[in-house]
Amino acid sequence: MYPVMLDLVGKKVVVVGGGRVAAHKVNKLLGQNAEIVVVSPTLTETLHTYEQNGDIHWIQRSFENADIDDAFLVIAATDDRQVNAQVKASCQQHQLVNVADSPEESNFYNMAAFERGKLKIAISTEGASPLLAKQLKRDLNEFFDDSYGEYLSFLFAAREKIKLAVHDEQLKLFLLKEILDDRFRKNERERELFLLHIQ
Ligand SMILES: C[C@@]1(CC(=O)O)C2=NC(=C\c3[nH]c(c(CCC(=O)O)c3CC(=O)O)Cc3[nH]c(c(CC(=O)O)c3CCC(=O)O)/C=C3\N/C(=C\2)[C@@H](CCC(=O)O)[C@]3(C)CC(=O)O)/[C@H]1CCC(=O)O
Ligand SMILES: NC(=O)c1ccc[n+]([C@@H]2O[C@H](COP(=O)([O-])OP(=O)(O)OC[C@H]3O[C@@H](n4cnc5c(N)ncnc54)[C@H](O)[C@@H]3O)[C@@H](O)[C@H]2O)c1
Repeated sequence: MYPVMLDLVGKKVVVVGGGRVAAHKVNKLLGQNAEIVVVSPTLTETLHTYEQNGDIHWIQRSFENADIDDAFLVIAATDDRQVNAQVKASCQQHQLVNVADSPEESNFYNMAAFERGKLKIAISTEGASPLLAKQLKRDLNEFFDDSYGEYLSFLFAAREKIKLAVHDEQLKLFLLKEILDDRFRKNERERELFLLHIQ
C-alpha cells in the first residue's frame, strides 16, 4: 500500500456507527478541520460530547446509501457486518473508504501516528498486527522527545531562508544538511544564530 498525508480541510468525512471504534476514529480526525458527519442511532458519551461542542454533525438514525454522497472519506464502523458491507457497496470508486471489520473492503488503512509539531511519525503493519503498530508508536514516542517540535519549526524557517537567500546549489545543499546537526536540536542559541546569519 502507498503511504500519503491527506489534507482534509473542508472535506466531508462520514463515519457510520457511533460506538467505541467510531469514537476512536473520530478522535483522530478532530483537529483536521474536516466536516465530520456521524450516522448512527446511538452515540458513545465521548461522541455525544463532540456533538455538543459542535465538532461533529450527528445524523441520528441507521445508515442510508445517500449518506455518503459528496463524502471525500468514509469510515464504516458499525458492529453489523452487513451494514459495513452496505456502506462499502454504496461508495464510488474514487471515495476513500475504511471498513473497520474488513481490511479487504478498505482502500485505505489508518496508521498508528503521533506528532511533534511538523514531525509526524506514522506506522503501519498493513493489518498484520495493529498491536505491534501501537507498541512501536509508544517506543518511538519516547525516542522523539519534545525538543523535536521546536527543532522542526527551526528547520522549516531555516530552509525557507536558505531557499530565498542562497543561490549556489552546492552551498544550499551543504546548509540544508548542516542544520540537521544535533546541536541545532539541542541548543536554542545555535538556532537563533544560524537564522540571524542567513540573510
Ligand atoms: C492504527 C490503528 C488506528 C486506528 O484505528 O486509529 C488501527 N488499529 C488500531 C488498534 C487496534 N485495532 C484492533 C485492536 C485489537 C487487537 C487486534 O485485533 O489485533 C487494536 C488495539 C487496540 O485497540 O488497542 C482490532 C482490529 N483492527 C483491524 C481489524 C479488522 C481485521 O483485522 O480484520 C481488527 C479486528 C476487529 C475485530 O476483532 O472484529 C483493522 C485495522 N486496524 C488498523 C488500524 C488498520 C491496520 C493497522 C496496522 O496494522 O498498522 C486496519 C487494517 C484498518 C483500519 O482500521 O484502519 C490502531 C493502532 C493503535 C494506535 O494507534 O494506538
Ligand atoms: N479497525 C479497528 O481498529 C477495529 C478495532 C476493534 C474493533 N473493530 C470492529 O469495529 C466494529 C465496531 O466495534 P465497536 O466496538 O465500535 O462496536 P459498538 O457496539 O461499540 O458500536 C456499534 C455502533 O454501530 C451503530 N450501528 C449499528 N447498526 C447501525 C446502522 N445500521 N447504521 C448506523 N449505525 C449503526 C450502533 O448504534 C453503535 O453506535 C466491529 O465490527 C469490530 O469488530 C475494528
